[in-house]
Amino acid sequence: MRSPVPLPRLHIITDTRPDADPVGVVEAALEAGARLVQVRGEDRYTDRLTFDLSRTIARLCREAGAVCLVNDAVHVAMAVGADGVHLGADDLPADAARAILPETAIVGATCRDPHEARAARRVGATYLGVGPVRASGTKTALKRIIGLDGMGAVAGAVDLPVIAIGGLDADLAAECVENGAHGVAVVSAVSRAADVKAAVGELLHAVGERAGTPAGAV
Ligand SMILES: Cc1ncc(COP(=O)(O)OP(=O)(O)O)c(N)n1
Ligand SMILES: Cc1nc(C(=O)O)sc1CCOP(=O)(O)O
Ligand SMILES: [Mg+2]
Repeated sequence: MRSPVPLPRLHIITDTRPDADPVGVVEAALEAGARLVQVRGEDRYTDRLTFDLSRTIARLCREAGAVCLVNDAVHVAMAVGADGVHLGADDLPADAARAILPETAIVGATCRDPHEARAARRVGATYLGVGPVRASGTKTALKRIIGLDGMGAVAGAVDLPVIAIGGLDADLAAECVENGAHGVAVVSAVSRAADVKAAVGELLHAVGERAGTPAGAV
């Protein structure tokens, strides 16, 4: 794993639904200037499938000078030399992950309210993934939509970068940043776009990041 980098504002999360092309989409997104990819496998993904996809995407990210995070699977992140992990309520706690990851690892934590955000900060989260801002067609089991207001309340409660998530497009991404988010994470807005590179360009513009120039040190 490499030394800490500024946290990019646009997080591209892989789409591993059966009809998706996660590697092709990530290649195009990196060419368009995206500087962070989170590898996330669907529930059906075994450790081996997650490892194979993560190894490929970690290599693409290294070649592009981009950050690679692995969702949930701390051991896979370590095995492929990713830059860090994203962890939620069903995953290892951030401090337990930190105990086994390299010192410089990025550890993102999902938070849905200010109380969870303060707890994540105490256990060493680098950034907070906060949502769902809107209903998501990618993750349909989410029960409570927190909206822009809920996301903004978390952003105002802690001095950690907030990455908004859930049902976002470029217009909503800009609103998230106006409401206190450091940046946004998306699946469908990129993977389901007719033109992936154009979609990445619009999202980078919406979050105030020029292609390839992440802003805001962690
Ligand atoms: C940036 C970001 N925010 C939130 C999540 C969701 O993580 P989690 O709650 O652990 O759910 P799964 O993604 O594991 O289904 C995320 N992945 N990224
Ligand atoms: C993986 C994930 N986590 C969420 C949360 O709110 O915790 S929403 C989500 C899916 C995001 O996909 P899309 O951009 O297609 O809505
Ligand atoms: Mg998780």
